[in-house]
Amino acid sequence: MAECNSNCGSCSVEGCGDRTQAGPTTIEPNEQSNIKHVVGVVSGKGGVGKSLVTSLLASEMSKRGFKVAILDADVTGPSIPKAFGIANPLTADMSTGAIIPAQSQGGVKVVSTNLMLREDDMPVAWRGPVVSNVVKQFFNEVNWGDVDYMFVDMPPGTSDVLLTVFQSLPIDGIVTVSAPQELVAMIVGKAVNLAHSMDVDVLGLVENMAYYECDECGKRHHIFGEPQGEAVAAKYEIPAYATLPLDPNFARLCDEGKVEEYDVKDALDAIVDKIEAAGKKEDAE
Ligand SMILES: Nc1ncnc2c1ncn2[C@@H]1O[C@H](COP(=O)(O)OP(=O)(O)OP(=O)(O)O)[C@@H](O)[C@H]1O
Repeated sequence: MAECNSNCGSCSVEGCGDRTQAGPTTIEPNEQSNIKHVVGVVSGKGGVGKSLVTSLLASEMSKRGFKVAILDADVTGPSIPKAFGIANPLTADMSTGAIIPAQSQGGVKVVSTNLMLREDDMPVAWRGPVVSNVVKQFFNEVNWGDVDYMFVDMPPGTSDVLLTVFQSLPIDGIVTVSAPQELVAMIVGKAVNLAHSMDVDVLGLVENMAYYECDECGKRHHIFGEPQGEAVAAKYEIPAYATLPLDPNFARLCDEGKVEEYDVKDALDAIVDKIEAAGKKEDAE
């Protein structure tokens, strides 16, 4: 076939006589869940602020009046519950056995392995395929109710969980997160290329810790080097780009479980607008 890339596992062309492996099958949410849109948040490298960006995007969409959820797919290093101040263990609906998501102060629904452990410092030493199955179960065995936008906080890197999410969840697109070091930008390229090779749209790039703004003189200092996200976004044809400052308030609010209280002003508008536009386009199709 003209469009064949010999990657049958990620190819969705139907009726191909040359197919050597099963193509991807998207899993459906259960009957109690109506999930309209799914957006992955991805970073090629750990510690660049992916969970923070997931939390802020979810909070911004919730402030815009949407019903929002976060599936914490960073199963072995989950940090979403803490950022939202959620500590109670998940409960189950006794009639169906389905897990009920926890809910933040602002109404964001959250499911995370850390809400299933007896103590939140217990390690989760699971192998990749187990983690991938847990992510699928979080998607289709949880009673999510009505959700306009579900954000999936991915583990860092281009691991098999990322492949599982790209292949199995009905994903609208991804937002990538980077920090301003050359190595990190190069690694963003890997995640973007993986998404492109699997026909997943890249909706935006957030360059985190792009600058530090002096509270006395207002001057912006590029502590980790000159931001390069704009050039990276142009290189990979990413349609929306935003920056976030290095701000001790982020770390403090995450530690205090009050991430929703952070006022990002209009810093993430370009990305949030793009997510909303992609959702509207999908609804219209
Ligand atoms: N812009 C920022 N300013 C200050 N602190 C930040 C900023 N971004 C992230 N942090 C802090 O850095 C730490 C790591 O952030 P976060 O957990 O979001 O990273 P991550 O990329 O999701 O990490 P991992 O790859 O391990 O999942 C957190 O304590 C967070 O509060």
